[in-house]
Amino acid sequence: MTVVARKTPGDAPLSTTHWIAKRIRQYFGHLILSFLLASLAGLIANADPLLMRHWLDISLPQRQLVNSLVMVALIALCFIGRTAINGLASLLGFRVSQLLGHDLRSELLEHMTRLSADWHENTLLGEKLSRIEQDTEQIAQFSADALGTVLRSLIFFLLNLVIMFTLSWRMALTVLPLLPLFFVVRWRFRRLIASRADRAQAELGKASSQFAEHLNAVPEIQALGAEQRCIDRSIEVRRDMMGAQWSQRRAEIAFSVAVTAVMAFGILLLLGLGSHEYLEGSLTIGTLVAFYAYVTRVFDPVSTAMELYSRSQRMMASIRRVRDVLETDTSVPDFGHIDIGQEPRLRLGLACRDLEFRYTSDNEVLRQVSFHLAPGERIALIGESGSGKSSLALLLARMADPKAGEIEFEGMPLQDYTLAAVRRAICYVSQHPVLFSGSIRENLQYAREHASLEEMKSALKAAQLRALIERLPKGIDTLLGPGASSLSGGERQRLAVARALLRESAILILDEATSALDMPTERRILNSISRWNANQSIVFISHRVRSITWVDRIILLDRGRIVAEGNHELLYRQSAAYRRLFEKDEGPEPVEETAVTRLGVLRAGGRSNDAEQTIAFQSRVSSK
Ligand SMILES: Nc1ncnc2c1ncn2[C@@H]1O[C@H](COP(=O)(O)OP(=O)(O)OP(=O)(O)O)[C@@H](O)[C@H]1O
Repeated sequence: MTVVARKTPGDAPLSTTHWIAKRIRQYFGHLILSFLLASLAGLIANADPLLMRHWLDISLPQRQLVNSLVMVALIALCFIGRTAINGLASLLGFRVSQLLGHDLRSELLEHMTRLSADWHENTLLGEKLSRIEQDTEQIAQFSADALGTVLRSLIFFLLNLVIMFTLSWRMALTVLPLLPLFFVVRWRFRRLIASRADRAQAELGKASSQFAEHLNAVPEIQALGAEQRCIDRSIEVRRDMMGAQWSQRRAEIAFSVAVTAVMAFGILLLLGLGSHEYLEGSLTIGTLVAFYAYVTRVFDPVSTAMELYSRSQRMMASIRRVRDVLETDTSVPDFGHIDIGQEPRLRLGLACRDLEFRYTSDNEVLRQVSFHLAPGERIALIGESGSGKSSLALLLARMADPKAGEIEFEGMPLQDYTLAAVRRAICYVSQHPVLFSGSIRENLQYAREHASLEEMKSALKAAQLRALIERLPKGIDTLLGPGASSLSGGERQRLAVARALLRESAILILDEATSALDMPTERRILNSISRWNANQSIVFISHRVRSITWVDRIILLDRGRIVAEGNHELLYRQSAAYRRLFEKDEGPEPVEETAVTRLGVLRAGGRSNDAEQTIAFQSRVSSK
């Protein structure tokens, strides 16, 4: 055992500005360059009304042909130069947005991967995906151009004002009173747009979740004949999302219309006054045209700010959703400081003392559970459905923490170990294991990256998969397809068991991990698992009491309490509850198959039944 540096809980939450500034800090150089280029493009764009004025007031009236051509060429150059430089600036902005999006996605993925099982169980896949895809995109795009746009808008707004005052201070003064009006409009719309943006983002997350759940469950939906109901439900959720986006867009457009009305009023005043001054001879036509161009442009930064404002509300909603995840602490904190070697061996075992556990405040799932698991011991947790077996397994594997009581591993509290050490020492296999879409070899390598071919083959043999591998044309390198859909339910379970065996953990927990198999195959597997590593302690959870009568000790749970404990013979003699469970579990059961496992078998071309190779099971108890 070694002691590693203790991790501490996260820092105090940052303000939104700090939060985003911290993430864009490293791209500041790119952003400044992009800002400078865009500003240069803006300056060039600002020059053309003055060129136009010169052309209209001097070159044309004085019939200066060369000067006129130069002016026209300069105006054309302004357009080309502005477009090219703007292109460069936007390319740089795009790069920053890509990099920032990538950073945020990686940060989210890393955090989500560390969050505990309860968070994942309670959060729909689509919700997770929409945060990783849409919210990060929104934040990245906005952050990459917001600062530059705000600065540029401010600079050009001031520059335009100066030019306008120089051209005609009287007309310029007609524009200024409109600014406070703009801010009043903006203030009135602020909360409305923010709440609609929040709702639209939440509905988008719900709709993505619904689609993900629907598409993931198509075989089950077909088997239940519930296609139309599910399609209607998914479309309904999508409609709600469209409704939320529609009302968000309406609020944004109402905001734009209100602000545009303010601008139109300004232009009206200006054209009226301009006409008057022109007719009086105090203003040339060139100055009037140039002034009009600057007036529409003085509102440009205001419109940009307005658009930016709507986008900022959407971004704030996205930031809140991303931070919600990033600031969610795992319910299984990794503050431990004890490490264990690569192939941990038990000396003292694992002890549970007075464990209490509940998922919500009103459901006591485990009460005063105490027992000890010795090195190399095989125990079985049994009990009626809902008695708390899986919940206890989750605590033992530290996928959840008890509300009271303590679990000790090798004499030290389990929470004092790093999570990586716990995962290395205790391996948990569930009834519905997840297999990945690569080959069988790649799936095994998730347990031990550098496992040799021999090691993999013997784990596959122990999980009774050797015959299957030999039949497959590419053997261990056969690709399994998405979710290992080319395997039957039982084969998937056996592959998951082989993967767990390869991990060589000190404790192996099999939570109904062989439930899809017929009893003889299950017995054979349990037999070879128990011989795999004499020092490994194993916790079996099974509904089939008859297949685990050979274990060293059976623990019977009833409504979250241990009500009986001992080997089969003892319990059979002394516990009526055990006898009842044992008698209920009559003889070999048919292979448990869901619609999906049946589909898996059909897809794989109907392989031989597990029951074909029945071999008499030598129980550890009977051989003693
Ligand atoms: N995620 C959860 N949230 C709330 N309650 C839960 C959750 N998971 C399980 N429970 C409840 O906890 C109790 C114990 O469940 P658990 O899955 O541990 O029982 P079990 O003995 O393994 O059942 P089974 O044999 O049917 O798998 C049950 O009443 C169950 O409804």
